[in-house]
Amino acid sequence: MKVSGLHHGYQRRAVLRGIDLDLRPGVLAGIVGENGAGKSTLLRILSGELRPDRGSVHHHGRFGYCPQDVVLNDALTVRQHLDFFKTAFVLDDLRHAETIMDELRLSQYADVRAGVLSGGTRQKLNLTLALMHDPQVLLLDEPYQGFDWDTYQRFWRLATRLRDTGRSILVVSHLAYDTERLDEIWRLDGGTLHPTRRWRHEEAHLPVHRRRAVRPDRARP
Ligand SMILES: Nc1ncnc2c1ncn2[C@@H]1O[C@H](COP(=O)(O)OP(=O)(O)OP(=O)(O)O)[C@@H](O)[C@H]1O
Repeated sequence: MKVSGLHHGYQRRAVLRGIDLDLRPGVLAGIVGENGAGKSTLLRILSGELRPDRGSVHHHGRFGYCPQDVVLNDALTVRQHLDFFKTAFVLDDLRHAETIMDELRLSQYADVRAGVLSGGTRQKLNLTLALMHDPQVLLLDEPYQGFDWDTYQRFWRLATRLRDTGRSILVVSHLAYDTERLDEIWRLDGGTLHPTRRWRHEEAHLPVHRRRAVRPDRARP
């Protein structure tokens, strides 16, 4: 995914003031920033939900977008949501969805209506729906909100597995902890992205302790 010169504002208040980003296959990247910095605005533009005032977004293949606000139909069960999205995504089967559900421990709720699921379990379903068509580019807005510790760890194992099979993953969060799990980190501040750390691309597959970080002042968005 390649993003260049993105600008966006609301009622003349500029929120994004020139975003450039190159998200390569096999990279797990993060964007952090304070509440109101413009992270969700950026993801909504990257997903095509919002048209920017200026700039361009190019990506190849399927993408998956997990929005911050869970969008579910409370009257439908987990399984009914999957069937609905299977039709929408024109999938032959639900094998990939079932693998994700197992990894997140969601399978046991297959016949439960969304309206009675806990917040964290609703988020597991939200994430499964965003990933069930095996997208090449994954845009995840605060994907672990409401997760307990075990599920949080499971989320990162899932994200790492998908990264290792060549997917591009962009995680957006206002929390900047656990940054060692990310290959690249950007801080969104003042409407632009500031590189916090970027590993040498050829070392991205190595365990974190064996990588040499590129100095932020030499990294480019
Ligand atoms: N539809 C809208 N109309 C007007 N202003 C908006 C709209 N959406 C967002 N904003 C404003 O744009 C700014 C950036 O909002 P955004 O939701 O992108 O930030 P964020 O970094 O995702 O915040 P958070 O961490 O709280 O989710 C905020 O000041 C917000 O009030």
